[in-house]
Amino acid sequence: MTSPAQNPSNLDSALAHLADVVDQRRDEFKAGDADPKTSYTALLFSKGDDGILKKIGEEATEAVMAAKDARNSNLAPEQQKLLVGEMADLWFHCLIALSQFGLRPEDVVAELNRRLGTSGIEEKAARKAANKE
Ligand SMILES: N=c1c2ncn([C@@H]3O[C@H](COP(=O)(O)OP(=O)(O)OP(=O)(O)O)[C@@H](O)[C@H]3O)c2ncn1[C@@H]1O[C@H](COP(=O)(O)O)[C@@H](O)[C@H]1O
Repeated sequence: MTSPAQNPSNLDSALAHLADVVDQRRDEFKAGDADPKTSYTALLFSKGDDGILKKIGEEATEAVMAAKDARNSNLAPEQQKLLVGEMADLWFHCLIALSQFGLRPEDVVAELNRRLGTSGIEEKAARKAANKE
């Protein structure tokens, strides 16, 4: 599997490029220029909010099942490969959902960057304290 230290800017640009493709398909679909019979992305946009969100649930479940299989196989390479495939499906469908709601992967990356260095435990405790006020 790939090293976690591999150039992160490649990840940014890959996600941004795919989001550009998805946004373009969304706009083409709205304009009647993308056919759900030939474009899977257009097919998803034709299903609207509920269809897109349902698909994320399905893909998340498939990723969980692939992860369990990978663990049960002691991280056998072929199971790892299947897990990567399911995670890719999940990420792709998340990009569709972001596009549907007028958002970009850059928004999610910015939020993750904002959180960098903030312990999740501390953040949760601060949130609970703020909610009590
Ligand atoms: N990255 C993806 C991508 N990842 C996954 N998928 C599709 O996501 C689907 C995954 O769904 P499932 O696992 O549920 O399988 P399924 O059998 O298709 O679905 P169901 O029958 O269960 O509904 C598959 O049909 C995949 O082909 C993707 N479809 C498209 N893209 C990208 O989007 C671009 C535009 O695609 P089109 O709009 O189809 O031209 C492509 O060039 C790719 O770059």
